[in-house]
Amino acid sequence: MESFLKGLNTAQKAAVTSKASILQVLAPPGSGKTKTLTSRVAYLLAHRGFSPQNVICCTFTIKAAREMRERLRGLVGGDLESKLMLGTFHSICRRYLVTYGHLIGIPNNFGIADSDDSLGIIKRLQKQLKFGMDPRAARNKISHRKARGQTIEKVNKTVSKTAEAQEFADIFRRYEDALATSNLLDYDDLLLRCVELLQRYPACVSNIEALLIDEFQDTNNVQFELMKLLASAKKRITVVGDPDQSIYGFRSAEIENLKRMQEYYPGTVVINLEENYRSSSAVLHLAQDVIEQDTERPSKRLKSTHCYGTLPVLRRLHNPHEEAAWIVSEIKRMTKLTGGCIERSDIAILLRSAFLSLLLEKALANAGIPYKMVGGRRFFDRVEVRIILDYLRTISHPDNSSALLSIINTPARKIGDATVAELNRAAEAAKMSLWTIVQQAVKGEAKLEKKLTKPAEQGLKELVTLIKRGQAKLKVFEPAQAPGQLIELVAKELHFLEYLKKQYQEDWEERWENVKELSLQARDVTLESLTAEDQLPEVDGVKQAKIQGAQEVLSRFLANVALSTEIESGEEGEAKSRITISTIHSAKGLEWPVVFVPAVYEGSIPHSRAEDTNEERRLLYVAMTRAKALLYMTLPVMQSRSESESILSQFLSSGIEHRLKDAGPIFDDKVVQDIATILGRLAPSQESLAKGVTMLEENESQYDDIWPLDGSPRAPSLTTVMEFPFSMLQQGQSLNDAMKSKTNFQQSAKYSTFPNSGFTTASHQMSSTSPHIEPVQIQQKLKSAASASSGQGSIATFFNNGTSKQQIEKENLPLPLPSKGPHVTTIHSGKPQPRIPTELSTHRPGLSTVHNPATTAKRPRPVLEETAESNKRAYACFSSSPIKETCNDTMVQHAMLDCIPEPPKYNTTMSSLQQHRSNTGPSSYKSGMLNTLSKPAALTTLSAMSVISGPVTKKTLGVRRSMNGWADRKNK
Ligand SMILES: Nc1ncnc2c1ncn2[C@@H]1O[C@H](COP(=O)(O)OP(=O)(O)OP(=O)(O)O)[C@@H](O)[C@H]1O
Repeated sequence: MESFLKGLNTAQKAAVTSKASILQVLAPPGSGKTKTLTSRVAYLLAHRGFSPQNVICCTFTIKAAREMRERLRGLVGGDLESKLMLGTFHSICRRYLVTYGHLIGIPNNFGIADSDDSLGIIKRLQKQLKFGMDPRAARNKISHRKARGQTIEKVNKTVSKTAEAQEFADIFRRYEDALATSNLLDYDDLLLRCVELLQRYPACVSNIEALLIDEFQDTNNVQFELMKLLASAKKRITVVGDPDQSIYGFRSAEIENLKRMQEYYPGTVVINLEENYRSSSAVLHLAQDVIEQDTERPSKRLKSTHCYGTLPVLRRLHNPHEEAAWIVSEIKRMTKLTGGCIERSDIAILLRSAFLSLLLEKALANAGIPYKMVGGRRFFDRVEVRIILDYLRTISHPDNSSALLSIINTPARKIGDATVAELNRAAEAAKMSLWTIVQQAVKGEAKLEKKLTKPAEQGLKELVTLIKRGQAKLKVFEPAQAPGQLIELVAKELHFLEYLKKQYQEDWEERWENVKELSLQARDVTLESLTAEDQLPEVDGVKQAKIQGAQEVLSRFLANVALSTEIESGEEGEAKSRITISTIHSAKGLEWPVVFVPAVYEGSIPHSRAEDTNEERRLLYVAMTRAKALLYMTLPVMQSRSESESILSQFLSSGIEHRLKDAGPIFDDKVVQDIATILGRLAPSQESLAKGVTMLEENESQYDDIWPLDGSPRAPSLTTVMEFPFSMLQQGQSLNDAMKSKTNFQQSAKYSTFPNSGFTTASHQMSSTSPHIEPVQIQQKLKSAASASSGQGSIATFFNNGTSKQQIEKENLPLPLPSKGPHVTTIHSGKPQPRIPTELSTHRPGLSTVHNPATTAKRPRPVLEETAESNKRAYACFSSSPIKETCNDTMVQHAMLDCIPEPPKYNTTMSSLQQHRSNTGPSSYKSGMLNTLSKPAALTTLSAMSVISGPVTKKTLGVRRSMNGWADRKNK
């Protein structure tokens, strides 16, 4: 079979090999749309004999373009893929405009105004015109108009007489003038002008044999027009899309474009893909329930190809600070306890709003966990990088007033705000660029109302000299080396290193590194690469412009910068250890084994300013469906910004919430095995899992039990944690009674904070379960418990109503460890011990149901099916429901082993339990024995659990916990 058909399902193969001229592949997330599109490109090249330079493939992001290129390299081999015209709509349009723009009067050295430039222009206009409209709103409105194909000429013709409409038309007009004066095109212009070009000169695309478009649901009107024009020669179009993932309505995306396309091309063939290859059934079904809340959308079939996996989590935390801290702790817990199966690079935190990253970034930095931002601040937007780039932009396009204004007094050269305002005024009055006025001012020729101060004049002179020197150098630099050499020249002339040292005493080194990195990247630019990237095949009758001198190389280098959307990650090795923080919008089309979605409250998602609730729901759907194996959503119950209580997002509250776990999963064998299976990875060895446990640090737990489940604050100074079953047993209950009590306990625990936060919540728990005890007494008891934990007694002094050691032995129960036994833990000095994981009341470890699409007419719900004997047993043991008849003592005892302190000695009555545990229990139970006497404090958990595995095989694992955890991590 051909390589590009390998591994495709029937529907995918049909789409890849379809003979249809106009083809729509519509499918839900993770069903292989991008894979299918990539394979279709390979098919068209191999079977239809199309030349790659005559095939255009549009992706939504640069990252997607890069990934598709890589996939294609594997499929088509050679350098065929490099000849393909593959990129975002904007980059493809830029190519056409650079090559043919001269035909419609665009000089091929035009600059690109990015969003900041556009906003800067409008802010300056606001200062001059004192208009009331918010500059951002004005920019967005202009962009909306342009995205709908409305040029200023059209706006002028249709503008109504209201003052507001007139004001907007005036801003629009002046904005367009400012762009023209600066020889700039904004992002919308790239598309609009390309439409204009292709309407007037369709011959430019007469060679195009096929057009393929990814993420079609997010195209806007202008892109729809472009589609028609780019494919006008042969009318061969393939698009893939999913209306449920349309999330760019706020940027004028037209969800209707799929329908419009069918109407415009009546012969359109539609192929639906149904199987989801990305996510566990648990994730997929939850996401589907969310999207199905929109009853107006056509229902769609969605089949999972993976096992049920782990239930998604909705975790409540007290406030955004604790939310960030919890996410970091959960990341650490999962990377350690999955024995290497999940790495940091497998994890993404997806944000509805970029500002949410702040606390997360801080928390990650504090923990020494490296991360990369996607869709946030780009490398090119870092202050120090931006300054250098603005000098380059000014040298390249001095009439670009935005760039000139950014650097006019940076580094400071005594040019104050008043001088800048006067220069701007003069430029506006003379209808000249700021650069022209600045040059005149330096020569004393500018018509200024206020005379320049001497220092300001001197400062301007220095600036003009530098810019002119840069321009002069451009004439002598080797073209390909121009950007790199210019960066060095500017940095040297500005004494930029000294400037950074003075300005940023704390992190100047890092900033200087960024400047060096920029220079390195610029040096990587070669004329060939620029030419190859931009080259369009020659077509008869239309003249192409060619890259010639250093000026054009610089101009193209800057255009590439303006069109890049994400920060470059460092070296490959480094990138592997980074987690990803991304906005949900930028995560479109991507996938990760683990996804966190923070801040799932009303006002955040759906966003308070969003106009379309359905689009917000789709946004959450997109975020959820990026997850392969684990999905976490978090809710800070208090919002620090407003000090108000959060309300859970409407998308999760109605009938969905109860189907989510309220705590992170227990990473037992079954859970880890399922994760490995879903990710198509080898399950980690027992050694790796055990090693993971040893890597837990003093303040970490195997369970997600450090933060209260209900979102109450985490006690700042935790003193003692009590172990429920042990204490119950010490109150003289039998094992079975204790198990029954456990059910009640867990249910109450779900609403209390007792098992998680120790001191505070124990008090709370005590007052709720022992109403006869006064709070003061409780505090006293807790104090004595605290002293017990430090070896002066036992927790029994707190709870013990006289249960003797003999009684415990009579019940054939494991003995508690003395004083520092696992049931009493001083948080400051010891690791929390195994205890009843409170989430057991809502989730059962190792009980992921096996989803069988063939036999499951109804989707499995968290009410877990008993599909296998082992599951049945485990179900009974971990259920919060009353113990079932079928659950024998062994099972009860097994369940108890998860909760009660382990005996210091191997207990023969436990042999059957061990056997069972070694088959089904938490992976760490399978570890060999560690010497409990000599173990470091941090190994308490492992050793306590190891004891149960017995001295039968008295071996150590040879695992040594690094004492250098933090330092090591920082070095990564
Ligand atoms: N037939 C298949 N067999 C195995 N894996 C597949 C198959 N088709 C797709 N996949 C895998 O499923 C995952 C999702 O594929 P892809 O990204 O192409 O989906 P998509 O439909 O474009 O998703 P989205 O709409 O969410 O962006 C990828 O990891 C891909 O390799």
